Amino acid sequence: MVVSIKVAKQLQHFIAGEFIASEKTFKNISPVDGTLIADVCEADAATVDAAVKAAQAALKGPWGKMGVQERAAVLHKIADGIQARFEDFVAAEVADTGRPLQQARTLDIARGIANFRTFADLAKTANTDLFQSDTADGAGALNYTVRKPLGVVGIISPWNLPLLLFTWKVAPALACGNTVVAKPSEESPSSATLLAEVMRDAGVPPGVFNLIHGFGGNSAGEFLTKHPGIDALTFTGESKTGSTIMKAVADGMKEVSFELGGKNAAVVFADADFDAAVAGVMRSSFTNSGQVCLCSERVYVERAIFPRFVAVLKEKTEALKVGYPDEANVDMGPLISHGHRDKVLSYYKLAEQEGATVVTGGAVPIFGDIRDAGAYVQPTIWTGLPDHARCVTEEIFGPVCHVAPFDSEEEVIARVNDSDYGLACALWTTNLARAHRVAPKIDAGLVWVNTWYLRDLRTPFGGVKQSGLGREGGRYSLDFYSEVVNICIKL
Ligand SMILES: NC(=O)c1ccc[n+]([C@@H]2O[C@H](COP(=O)([O-])OP(=O)(O)OC[C@H]3O[C@@H](n4cnc5c(N)ncnc54)[C@H](O)[C@@H]3O)[C@@H](O)[C@H]2O)c1
Ligand SMILES: O=C/C=C/C=C(\O)C(=O)O
Repeated sequence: MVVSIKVAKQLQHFIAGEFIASEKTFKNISPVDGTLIADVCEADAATVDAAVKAAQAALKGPWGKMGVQERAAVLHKIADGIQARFEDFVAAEVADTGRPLQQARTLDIARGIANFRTFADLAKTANTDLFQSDTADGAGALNYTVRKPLGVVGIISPWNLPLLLFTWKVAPALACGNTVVAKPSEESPSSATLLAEVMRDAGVPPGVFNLIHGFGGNSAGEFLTKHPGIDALTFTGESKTGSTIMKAVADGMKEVSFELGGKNAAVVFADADFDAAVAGVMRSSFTNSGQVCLCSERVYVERAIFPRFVAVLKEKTEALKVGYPDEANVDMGPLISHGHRDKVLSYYKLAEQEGATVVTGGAVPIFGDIRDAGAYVQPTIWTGLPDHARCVTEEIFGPVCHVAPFDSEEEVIARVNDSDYGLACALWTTNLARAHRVAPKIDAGLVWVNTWYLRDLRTPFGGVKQSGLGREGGRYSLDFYSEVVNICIKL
């Protein structure tokens, strides 16, 4: 039985404090069993324009005059609103994505609340700079900075962690006094629509938070990036989409923040805590059906423990429970859609053509029930591919990893860094000196040692190379979502 959702059967836009329908709609399909979840309105250029105009108008209303303490209180009210409807948000997220209920509760919705509370408190407590400057006449000068809102921030988010990643941008943007026009992924519209209800019920002034639904190119996403009325654009999604969006905003010289794709590595040294490393690689390969930008699709294991590591990883992978979201002890749900499953299965096929040894998986599980109409794939492990194989260089974004042996630190660092991406890496070693020696040499924005996806929301989050532009998190978000102005007073 799949969790029944409590959102409307038609998901609408939310503009100037009102839910607005549009004639054109698209279908939101369950990845668990292929049934219809809801019809979703698709915003045209006029709808996007109305949203941007509402956001511009709201800057001149009570929101634009609100102090940071009051603004922070509003963000806490939003967090309270999500908390009060926690199970509705869980149901919405699970309906769209098919993820295990437990994950939706402990990660997705919990982080939606944490994002609002974190940035409410950061905005209240963050300091800015002051420099006491010397001057030729000896009287001196004061140089201090102030943060001012950017204005209207365009937000475009992906489907893999829908509420988490949507609020990871909405919360700091509002905390800094901006207004927003936000578009969730067409694959995961439900929790963002619930959030609009929470915003309305929390008394967020009309036009401060505007929600539009639709696709990317030649749809709501593109209309938003090309709208002259947005002052900044923050985007999370595929690297190639980031490149397209960068071109779209270039003429208007808009500030951008991009959190993009990855082909992340896990590196297991022979001196690692073996059981912890196996458990860690299981998490970093198969969490959310491998649909996390930080997941490890490349695993390098020091040769001395390689055979044993692969054997134990195979055993643990074959013990994973793949099933319904609300099944007891389910470990993995489906992929987000049949379209995405086709992409992942094309890599499963390619791997065999490239000469991979399929240690386990590589196909579609047969349940013999309604889940066979869903978008499930088997968790999969490969070995034996060369480093330049497409399955070892291209982001697949599914429950799959390639495991390869290595012989030295220098070798493995070079192989990890030989990638167009640079988002995250997980190192497994009990040698502290090695951890501190290797971590800074990894070309990535995020390096975890003896853990994975441990998050402190005050830290910088983002990638290098094709994995992103800029950092968000903590004061990095405050700096991105503000104009930082320097004021110099001659004494
Ligand atoms: N670095 C990170 O923090 C991070 C986090 C999550 C996901 N991701 C990446 O996101 C990808 C998976 O998400 P996805 O499939 O939703 O990505 P995607 O790029 O296909 O879509 C992301 C969002 O962009 C919109 N979009 C698509 N084309 C657009 C265009 N031309 N103009 C404006 N908007 C457009 C989509 O409608 C969606 O809302 C993976 O590559 C993953 O690595 C990165
Ligand atoms: O899929 C990518 C996950 C991104 C996670 C975050 O941005 C976060 O945890 O704040």
